[in-house]
Amino acid sequence: MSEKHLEAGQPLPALKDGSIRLYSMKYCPFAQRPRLVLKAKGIDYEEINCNLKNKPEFLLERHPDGKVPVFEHNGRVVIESNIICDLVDELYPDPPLYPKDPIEKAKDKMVMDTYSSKVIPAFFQVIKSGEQNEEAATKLLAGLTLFDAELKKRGTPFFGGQQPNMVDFITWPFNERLAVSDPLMALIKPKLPDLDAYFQRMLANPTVKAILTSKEIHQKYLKGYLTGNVQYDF
Ligand SMILES: N[C@@H](CCC(=O)N[C@@H](CS)C(=O)NCC(=O)O)C(=O)O
Repeated sequence: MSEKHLEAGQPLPALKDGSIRLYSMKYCPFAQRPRLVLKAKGIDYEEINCNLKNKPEFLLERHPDGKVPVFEHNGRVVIESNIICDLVDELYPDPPLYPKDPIEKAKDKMVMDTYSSKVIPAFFQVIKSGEQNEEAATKLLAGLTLFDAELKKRGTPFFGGQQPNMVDFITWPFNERLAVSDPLMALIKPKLPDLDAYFQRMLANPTVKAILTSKEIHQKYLKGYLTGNVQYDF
């Protein structure tokens, strides 16, 4: 595990095993997805945190754009957080994170797809422009309303039933950043109280808790991100 974010000129450290590695960045929501899925399955792996403002050569050798997450399995490399999560679910089927029934699985993928197209772009717009941007906030609420309605249709605490599944984990990194933002929750909570209750259930889940970033650290990172002075190691 490399706690510190490695940068250009720094070699890949000697790793104990190297059979499963995740090239990551502690505050990247996309990298948080496979971190959650690996944790939910109890898989040991080596995490290599990378400085994305001064990328280490070993990251650029593995991803054409030098992005994280990158998953390495016995020397073979896979990129894109959704693809990595599906692969981990196939490599390590226990506990399964999708329903067995192919139609139910497709329905889960539809929820994730809608979240990606309706919530994530609005989320970044709100984060970048500030919650005062009413148009972006309205778009975000519209996307979250669809997500909330899908969960209500299930009638269970999580998309996975009594426990979170792939839908809950794939969407959580963005939901977490909303859940720890007082101004955004002031906007969301009155309109979508059930969604707030769902966020609280997720926050109490052991897998989520194990990888949770505190509100203070999220805020510190965000400040750096917005001012172009990103800090990785607090
Ligand atoms: N579609 C990619 C997005 C990954 C991504 O954008 N990661 C960001 C960090 S949160 C990154 O690596 N940025 C570095 C860059 O764009 O140069 C995925 O889902 O894995």
